[in-house]
Formats: sequence, C-alpha cells, structure tokens
Amino acid sequence: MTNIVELIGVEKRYQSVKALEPLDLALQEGEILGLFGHNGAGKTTTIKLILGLIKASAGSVRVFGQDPTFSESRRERQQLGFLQENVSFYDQLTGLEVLRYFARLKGIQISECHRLLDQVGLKAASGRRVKTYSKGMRQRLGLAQALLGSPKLLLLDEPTVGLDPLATQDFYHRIAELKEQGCTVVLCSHVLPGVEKYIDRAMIMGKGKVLAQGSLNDLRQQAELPLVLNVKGAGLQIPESIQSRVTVLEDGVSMHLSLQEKMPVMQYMLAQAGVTDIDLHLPSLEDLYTHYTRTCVGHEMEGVL
Ligand SMILES: Nc1ncnc2c1ncn2[C@@H]1O[C@H](COP(=O)(O)OP(=O)(O)OP(=O)(O)O)[C@@H](O)[C@H]1O
Repeated sequence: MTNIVELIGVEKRYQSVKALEPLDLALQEGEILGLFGHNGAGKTTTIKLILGLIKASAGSVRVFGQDPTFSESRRERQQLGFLQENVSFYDQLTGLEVLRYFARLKGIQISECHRLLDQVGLKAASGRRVKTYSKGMRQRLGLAQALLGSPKLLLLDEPTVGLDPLATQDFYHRIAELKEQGCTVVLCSHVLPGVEKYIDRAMIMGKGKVLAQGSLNDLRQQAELPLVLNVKGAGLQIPESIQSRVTVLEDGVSMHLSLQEKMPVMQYMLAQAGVTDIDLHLPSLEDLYTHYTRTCVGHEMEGVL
C-alpha cells in the first residue's frame, strides 16, 4: 500500500534555530495521527512541510507520492484540507460568502458550501456576517473550509480550540466518518482529553525531536507506567508480590500494577467472595504525554525563569 504521507530523515532549520531533528513518518490511507508536543516542539513545522509551504533543510517529503513544494503538485493539493491554528476570515463577509470564496479558490462546486455549513451546524447563521460569529462558530467555519472538496488528507492544527464539549464530540465523530471514507488525518492538539479514542497513533514531540510514536498500547508498553486497579469489598486478600504497591482505602484497596500483572491479579481478586466492585484505570494519553515530555518541559521552564 502506498503511503499518503512519507517523511524520511526530514530536518528543518530556520537560520540558527533547529526546528526539526531528522524525522521519519509514514501515514497510510485512513490513518489518524495525533501530533502532540509543547509550544515550539515542531508540530506546525511538520504540518507546513507536509503542506509544501516550506522546504525541508534535509531529507525527503512525499505527499500522495509527490514533493508537495513542486508547483506541478497542484492536483495533489486539491485533495488536501487544512485548518490552521487561530483561523481568521474576512469579517465583513457572511459565512456562506467566505466558504464560496474558498470553494472558488479550490475549484470546487459552490453547491457543496450549503451542505458543509449544515454539517458543521452553521446553516442558520450562514447569511450572517462573520464579525457577528462567536469563537466556536468561526472555528466551525474553518472546519467547513478544511472539508471542502472531500479531502483525502486533512491537516488540523488545534481544531477544537473554542468548541464547546458537545461541538468537540460532534467534530470527532465527523473525523471518524471521514476516516471510514479513507481520509487520512493529522491532528495537532494541546487538548488531550477526548482525543485518544479517535486516533490510531500518537506522535509526541519535544524540541524538534520525536520523543515517542505508536498506538496508545505501544506507548503504554514502552513507558511502563503503572495501571491502577481499585477493588471494593471486605476481607480482601492481596497477592504477596504486590503488597508494597497497595493503598488501603475505607471501602477497599487501590493497587499499582504492571501490564503483565493486570490479568493474574484481576483473576485473583475476582475469585474472592468479598469483592463488591472492581475498576481498572489504564494510563491515559495525558499520563503518557506527561511521562514523555517531562524532561523537555523542565528544560523549557528553566529557560523561562
Ligand atoms: N519562521 C520561523 N523563523 C524562525 N524560527 C521559527 C520559525 N517558525 C518556527 N520557528 C521555530 O521553530 C521551532 C518549532 O516551531 P513550531 O511552530 O513548529 O512549534 P509548534 O510545536 O507548532 O508550537 P506551538 O504549539 O506553540 O504552535 C520553535 O523554536 C520556533 O520558534
């Protein structure tokens, strides 16, 4: 299967700033990549390289098999949707006029605009000037713009900023539908809660380097963070090997386990008559993010203080 995006040994320097250390990335059709990292980690630089807005200082960038900086790659660019961070529009135009403008630029049928505005919940406001839109409404208009022409590759920089929790959920459902249709998505975000169940892979960056890359399960295995098992009940017996990692609570116990210990300990606990409830907390994306970026963020803060 050909890769939709392929970066091999890609580096980027802005004069004296080394924004990206050699980076390898391959994305296939229908894959959703979550790109995470602190401010200045290199996320936007990676997106700009994929868009062909900037040239790599070294290495090779291929999008739909072509160098995206070539002017001949126009046809490939039409299959691309992009939502930039802090999107802004012509305030005096209505939502519909803005979208029509972008549709013309992209060579897309104007009739698609109504359907997209409906999809992002802006149908009723489509005739209103953008200056009257709330932050969330502007963000939705940005999404509609990115979805013009049913892109095969969607690059989203902070797409849920300004969206309320319901709109954020709607957004992720829409992304899941696009994935079903074979769309590949790169999603950059600082807002981690809610993202994890929609991404296939996470790439965590820090200071231009890839700190970790893989599915959440891969990252959990690599990080070896403990999972937490809470068991409620009376007269609970605890396996000898984990006694030192148990906290006794009013109505039960809480224990820190390795992934390997999960099944045997759960079976051991479930076999006891006194158990009334059991729940398991796997390390979340936020836990993994904190684990992998801890050293990078520490250094950044030292620089700031
Ligand atoms: N045009 C530029 N000229 C000089 N340095 C730049 C330029 N663009 C980015 N940088 C630097 O490159 C590094 C990576 O920046 P980038 O914008 O890719 O980070 P980011 O992960 O997107 O950060 P944020 O979360 O703040 O948007 C930073 O040190 C930044 O200052």
